[in-house]
Amino acid sequence: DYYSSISGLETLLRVENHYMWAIGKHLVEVERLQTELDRLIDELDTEYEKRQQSSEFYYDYPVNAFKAINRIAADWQEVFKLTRQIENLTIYNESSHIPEDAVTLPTDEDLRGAARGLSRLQQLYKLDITNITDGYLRDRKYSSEMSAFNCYVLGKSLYESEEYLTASEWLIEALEKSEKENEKSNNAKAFDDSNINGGDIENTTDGIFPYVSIAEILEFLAPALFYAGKHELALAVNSKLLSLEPDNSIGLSNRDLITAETKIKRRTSFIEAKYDKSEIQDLYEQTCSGEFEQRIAEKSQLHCHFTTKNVPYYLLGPLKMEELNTDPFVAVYHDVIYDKEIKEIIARSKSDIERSTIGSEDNSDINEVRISKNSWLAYDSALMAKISQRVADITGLSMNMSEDMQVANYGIGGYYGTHYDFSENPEEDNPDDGNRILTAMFYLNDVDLGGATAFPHLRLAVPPIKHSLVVWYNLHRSLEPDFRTAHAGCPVLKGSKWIGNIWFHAVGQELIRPCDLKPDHDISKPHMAMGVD
Ligand SMILES: O=C(O)CCC(=O)C(=O)O
Ligand SMILES: [Fe+2]
Repeated sequence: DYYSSISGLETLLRVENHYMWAIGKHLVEVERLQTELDRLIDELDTEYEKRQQSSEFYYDYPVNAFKAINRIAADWQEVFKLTRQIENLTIYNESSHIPEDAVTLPTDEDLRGAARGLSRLQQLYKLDITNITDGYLRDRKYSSEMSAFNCYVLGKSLYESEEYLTASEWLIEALEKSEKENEKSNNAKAFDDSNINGGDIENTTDGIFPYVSIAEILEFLAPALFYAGKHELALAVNSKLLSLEPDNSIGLSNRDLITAETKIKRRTSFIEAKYDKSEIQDLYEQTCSGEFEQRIAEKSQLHCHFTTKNVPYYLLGPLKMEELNTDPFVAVYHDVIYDKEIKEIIARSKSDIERSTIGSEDNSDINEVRISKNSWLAYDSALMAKISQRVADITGLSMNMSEDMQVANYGIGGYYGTHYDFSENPEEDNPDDGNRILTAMFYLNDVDLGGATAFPHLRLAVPPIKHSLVVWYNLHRSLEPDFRTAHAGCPVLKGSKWIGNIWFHAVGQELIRPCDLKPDHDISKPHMAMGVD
């Protein structure tokens, strides 16, 4: 799929490049045939005129008699041959086949995914829809304006994804754009026409291409509003549709649906339940959007320091450690992976990157909670062995029981909803190596906007800074899960996000991180109740 990461999007540019080339070739051929046809018809026309104006003795001349026969038998056949050629012109069709077999084209599901991604960003970062459609992101213009048709497709995709409230907003935006576009094209026409024939405006309804009519937008807007629980508005919008097109079959059946009391009641209770956001989702959104900041009491305890971790190697250039939370322990180490290493890691991952699943390596599922792509790198190369040693040095833990590095890439709107890295069922999931005790996660690039790692319970959003490694303990010293470590990847708003995850497991770390004298896990129990997504 195309919507979960940007790593496939460059391919689309190549596909479009190819289409452009093919249609260019096609047009050249169309023009050549057209010119030939014009010339032929011109000649025939001249002859025809001549004959019409000549006397009744025209056919007495043998050459004329021959010409007359020849025109029907040969000349006109040439014309028909050309018109058949134009009709059967297949250059574009043939060459629109994509050159590389490996490329699969984006599907409707991709389009729906991209639409959901854009709408998620708009909601979470509280962006203004009109701003987005004008091509602005946080006061800077990045894109050209979206057309009414773009907004309509987006609204329709969200409708199909049953996101009715946001679908309505985009469809309303489509209406506004459509009105503006009609105005613009009418003005342009009036101007053209007045130049040519004195300003007679005809056929004012076709806007810019690809075109969507007001009625087509209303056909979706009415039911979207209805399912979003806005019945009065839905009814008004549907009436508007029927006033434009009294026989519109969708409008007529929607009217029945909207006015049927019983159905309304059944639907609304269902909708209200659906729009009820969980507490953890609220916390997550507010941590990602920066509305929540870490508590002062916690912040004031934090330190930044240079450390050698008792590893002689780091005496040459000590580690820059920034503590982010003391209990549970979260810290980020800056400048611990080099550009050259990052390049190689990303290049290797690109070859077998796949849509991310949830769960461990061999027991996993594709799920909407996680929109990204990933692949796994073993520590069997010189580079990965070096990385493995470095992470062991930094964390002080043994890599014996750690998983391969999981490299993940999020595209625009890509995110990972609130989750725990530990298993809630360790006896079943990790019988031999124990639960995931610690996460070490490299940020492999700078994300232009968004993409922080959020810890909703800690009100902490860790910014993704290239070359850094964020580290946290998922388990208490007692090895019981620490529910305060629920965390999430916030949606990427601009750019893309690459991370490299290493999970350490608990078995074999007992001497390195011993238990406290008293079990320490009661403190996180209250957070368990809130759960995750
Ligand atoms: O993308 C992020 O910042 C978090 C990723 C994460 O938590 C995970 O992959 O387990
Ligand atoms: Fe995680």
